[in-house]
Order: sequence, then C-alpha cells, then structure tokens
Amino acid sequence: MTDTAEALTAPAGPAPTWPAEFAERYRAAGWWRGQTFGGMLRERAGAHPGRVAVVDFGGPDGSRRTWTYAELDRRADALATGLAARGIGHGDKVVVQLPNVGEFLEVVFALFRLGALPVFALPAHRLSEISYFCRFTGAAAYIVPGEHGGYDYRALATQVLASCPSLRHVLVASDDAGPFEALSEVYARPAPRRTGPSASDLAFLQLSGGSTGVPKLIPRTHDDYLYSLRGSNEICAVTEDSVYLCVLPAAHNFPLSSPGSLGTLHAGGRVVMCPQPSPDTAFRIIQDEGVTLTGLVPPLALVWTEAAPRTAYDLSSLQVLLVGGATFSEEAARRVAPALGCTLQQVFGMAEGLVNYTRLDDDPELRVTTQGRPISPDDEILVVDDEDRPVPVGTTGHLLTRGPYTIRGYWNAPEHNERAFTEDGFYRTGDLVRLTPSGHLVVEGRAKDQINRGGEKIAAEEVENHLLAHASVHDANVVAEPDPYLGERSCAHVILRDGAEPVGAMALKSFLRGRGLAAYKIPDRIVFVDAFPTTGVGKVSKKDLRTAAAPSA
Ligand SMILES: O=C(O)c1cccc(O)c1O
Repeated sequence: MTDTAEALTAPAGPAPTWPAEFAERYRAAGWWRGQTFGGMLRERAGAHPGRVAVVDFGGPDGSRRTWTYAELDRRADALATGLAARGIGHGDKVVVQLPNVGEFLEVVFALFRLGALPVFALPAHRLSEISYFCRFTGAAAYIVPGEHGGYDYRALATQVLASCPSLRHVLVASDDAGPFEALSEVYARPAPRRTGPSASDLAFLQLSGGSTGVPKLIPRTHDDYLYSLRGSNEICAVTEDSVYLCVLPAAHNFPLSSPGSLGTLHAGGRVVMCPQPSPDTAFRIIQDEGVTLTGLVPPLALVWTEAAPRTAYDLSSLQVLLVGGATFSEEAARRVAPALGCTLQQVFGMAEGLVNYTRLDDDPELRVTTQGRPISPDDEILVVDDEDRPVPVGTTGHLLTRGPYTIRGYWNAPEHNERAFTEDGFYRTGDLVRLTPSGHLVVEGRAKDQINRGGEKIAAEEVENHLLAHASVHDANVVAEPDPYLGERSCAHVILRDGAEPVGAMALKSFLRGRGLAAYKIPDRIVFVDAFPTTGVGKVSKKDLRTAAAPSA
C-alpha cells in the first residue's frame, strides 16, 4: 500500500523522540495520557452528539454551515474509509492546503484516525513550497480547495503533480474538481472499526518558521500535542461554552492549538471558521455567533483595535483576545482591552513546542509588558550566552527549552538537528529573551536568520537561494527592516553580476513569483549594492545591512 511513498521518502529513520526516562516522567506526571485525536473526537461525540462543533461560511455564496459533534465524528470516519479505499493508511503523508472551512477539520480528523500524517501547508504556499513538502515527505496525497482568494489551486496541483512522483491522489474540496477527484466523492459508509494509531505515534508534521534554505518539518505526537491543548485550555479558560473564532490560517500552529480549533474541540466548545480577517467580516461573525475568544497576529490586532470603537456590531461576547506570532508593542498592547472590551492574553509560541501565555489573572502590567510564561511546570527554560552558559535573571540571552510537548528533533534532518538541539535535548529556539523575576519571558529579539513579517516567518536563506538562481545575480542577502504596520518587512540587498544583463527590482520580484515562491516571501524592497558590509572575520554583517538605510527601490 505504501510502497511508492516509502520508496521515494528519504531513507532516514524516524524523527528523534524523548528518551525513555523523560517519556516515563511525562506519563507519570499525567501530561501524556494515552489519548489520540481520533479517540478525543469519539469521546466528545459520545458525550454531546448534538452540540454544534464547527460553523463555517463555506456554503454556496458564503452561506453558513454547521457540524454537530456527531456529524463531525461521522464525516471524519466516512472520509477515513474513503481514503483507506484509495490506499492511504498508517504513516502515509498527506499535504493538506485548505483555507478556513469545515472540511479542514474533517480531513485532519480522518487522517488522524488512519494514522496518516497531515503535512500542514498554508494557503499562501505555492509551487516552490508545496512541491518541496510533497517530495521531501514522499506524500501520497495532496488536498486543496478549488479556488480560494482568487487563486486556482487545481492549476497549482497540476504543476505539483508533475514534479512529485509519489503523489497518487489530488483531492479538491470543491464541486468543480477540474481534472482531479472531488473530496466529496471520497466519503464512504464507514467500515467496521479499524485499529488506529497509538498515542505515542506521530499525529502530523507541522511547518517550522525556519531560518534555513528549506523549511523544516516538525513531528508532533498525539500525546504531546493533546497535552499542550489541555494546558492551553486551562490557561485560556476554554470550556464547552467557549466559541473560538479561527481567523488566522487554520493550519498554522497558533490557531490550531493555542488553544485554537483543536483545543476548543477538546473542551467540547464551538469552532467558528472565519473566511477572512477584516473587522467588517469578523466583527459581524463575533456578534452573530457569540464568539468568546480568538487569536490574532499583531498587525491584525492593531487593525481591530482601531476599528472596534467605531463599529456598529456588538462585540460584548468577546472575553479574550490572544495576540502572538510576532513582537507586540507595549503601547499597542495597552490599547487592546479598552478598545475591544476584552482581556488581552499574549502568547509566545512555536510549532516546535513551547508555548507561553500571560495568565488571565496576571498583574495587568505583566499582561502588557511580557509574553507570558510556559504552559507546563515541566517546561525547562534556559537563557544562555553565546557559549551556552546561563545568564542571570533579567539579562537577555538565547532561549533554550525542552519539555513534554517540545520536539527532540526535526523530521528527517539529522544534520540540522545537531545544530538546533543541544546534546541533552534542549531546542535552540533562536529567540533572544529575558526572564522577569516572576518567571515571565520578554522577547527581546532573535538570533536566527529570519524575518518576522507580521507573524509570517521568512527564512532569509530560502529567499537568498531563489535570488541566486537568477543569471544576473552575483550575491544576495535578505534582512528585516522596520515597518510601522507589520513590525518587520523584508529587504533584499543584491549585488549584480559584472557584465550581466541588467535587471531591476520589479523584474527580480516577478522572477521570484515565477519560481513559485509564496507571496509573503517576495522581498518588500530590493536594493542594489556594490558590496556588503563585513564583520571583523570577513563574513557578511547582516546586522550592518539591517541598519544600512539604502534608497528605496
Ligand atoms: O509559531 C508561532 O508564532 C506561534 C505563536 C503563538 C502560538 C503558537 O502556538 C505559535 O506556534
């Protein structure tokens, strides 16, 4: 069944996991409980079959659709049956690129039940990213919307298919599936119970924000992820009465799990899929659906904060607004609660694991000046200098962490893992933080070579490699520069090849788009230079590049 996929998957063994003594400790402490996602949904459907689990606006002309817990459970089973009939089973990888619609949850629970691993792509990804995910994981299937945001994913799938020999199925969540099979054709009468995965198995591969030439994949288990959901629910007071509005792309780790759609379903609450994040749309949905909490990246939180005092919609149901994904200025943080009439909860998390929250009952100053503290008493935090020596409390240093829901290694990346983890299993986050005496973290910056564009992470090296593929480009460096709205935007500094065909910024940007790079990774600005500033040892100084205020292009 998995012959083709297996044969094309790189031969490395399974992802590094927790040493036995840690696994035992996490089980004994009650963090890992042996539950799977499939079991979780079954349990909730048994406890309250008729409660609405999911609402979306993915019907004809954006009409409202609902799924009760029993329906979600049954549809996930039916889809699992149909996928199994197509040869998709335990350990197979399936690249899932769906927008904020109910099918997203049907698909991931169907895959969870089969023990097949969703690979969580974002709607913004294009040929470069998707074909890489498919090839690197030896994906057996790729699941897309028909059209979304004016983009035709069927056309993308045609290109992806041509470059990924392992792909056996493209499934389209639309009546018009083009040359492919419609997802709606796959649902079949559930067969007798299959044995599913166990709780210590991998549940999915999440994407790393990354700082390397190609994105890294993050292997998360049922046990560890479910613990992060339970912990998040407790901290964010998510109960069966909660209504979570999923505004950010559903597959992103933040809206998926902090506490996100999966946390809300775990609590027996209701997930409302928001088709787009503008205040006009979201505020109406908050009012009509009685939304109690949601999560936003800072630029969106700013837009909502400005729009809220003038809106005619009633936002009084909203209790908690989580803000995370990028630096949120203290001034902006102070404005959220008064404008939206809710409590601000800052969240500093990463798909690799560790998630920090300010607590609802924290001192108000801590809630606006820090990014919170870890979920678990077993989250180990080290703040160290360049030589891995701990720095005193209050001093900024590199954040290292390990714990019951932080990975011990990326999937199939042994060389990178040597650098990204310490010998004793701490993950080097690449973030620069300082600890307050209360144990809260303040994010002070970043040591990794990444641009955080309003919460969308861009690995400089990935974009540089694409620029270097242009015949006229001799060398390129991509760095962050300040942006009043996004926090940071990207700027490419480019040295052109002597005597080569001259090329302008516009042409280079369209070259990058032509290579199938997601739009958010296309540099906001490209400047042409004769040389790069260097450090004492002759390496390119990105620090100096960041401050080199070059003329706009
Ligand atoms: O990746 C992130 O930025 C992130 C932010 C908030 C919460 C999370 O879980 C995250 O993964």
